[in-house]
Amino acid sequence: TKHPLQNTWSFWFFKNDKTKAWDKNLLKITSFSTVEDFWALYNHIELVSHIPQGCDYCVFKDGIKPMWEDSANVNGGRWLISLNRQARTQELDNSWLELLLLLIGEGFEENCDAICGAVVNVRPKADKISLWTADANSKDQCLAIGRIMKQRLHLNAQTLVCYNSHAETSHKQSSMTKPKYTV
Ligand SMILES: CN(C)c1nc(=O)c2c([nH]1)N([C@@H]1O[C@H](COP(=O)(O)OP(=O)(O)O)[C@@H](O)[C@H]1O)CN2C
Repeated sequence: TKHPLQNTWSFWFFKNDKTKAWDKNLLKITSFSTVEDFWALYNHIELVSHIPQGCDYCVFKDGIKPMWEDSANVNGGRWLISLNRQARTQELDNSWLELLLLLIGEGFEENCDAICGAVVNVRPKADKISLWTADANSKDQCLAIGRIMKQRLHLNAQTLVCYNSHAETSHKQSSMTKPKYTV
């Protein structure tokens, strides 16, 4: 028998088609709830470092859409890691996989219920990996989650990991919104 995961997760793909509304480009591909089905999916799809710029992969708890507006996300935010150009070859794929294993392996200990999902954006200027959590105002919970994420992704100490609420990100006046928390 297959090894069940604590939660069922859904894999979404964002295809950058400028002729369509943003949410029309976000496609739910499949769901999985066992370790074996996770690996079957992971080994079946392209590595993040090989997908076109402008595209995203998202892995969210089943029932949560990878959108700010979803009721599970609306009061939350994200821990964001921006990876520079040369990191795409070495770090991007490894960091994304590490985060996925942390996610489906419920590695956030007593804060697993606050985890919504993870997103990786492949972009010309800098690739981004983010972990979405449910409550931007639970400072201790956010910091505990961020610390585990930074530690488990073996990021070099100078990599700054910042948290912004989706309310801030979605209404950003300037591109450099001041982070709510950093680890
Ligand atoms: C329901 N709805 C419209 C809506 N709901 C959303 O949840 C949502 C959006 N729109 N997003 C739109 O994509 C642009 C790029 O963000 P990016 O994160 O790809 O980052 P880049 O600027 O492409 O690096 C965002 O500026 C935003 O327009 C992003 N986003 C998460």
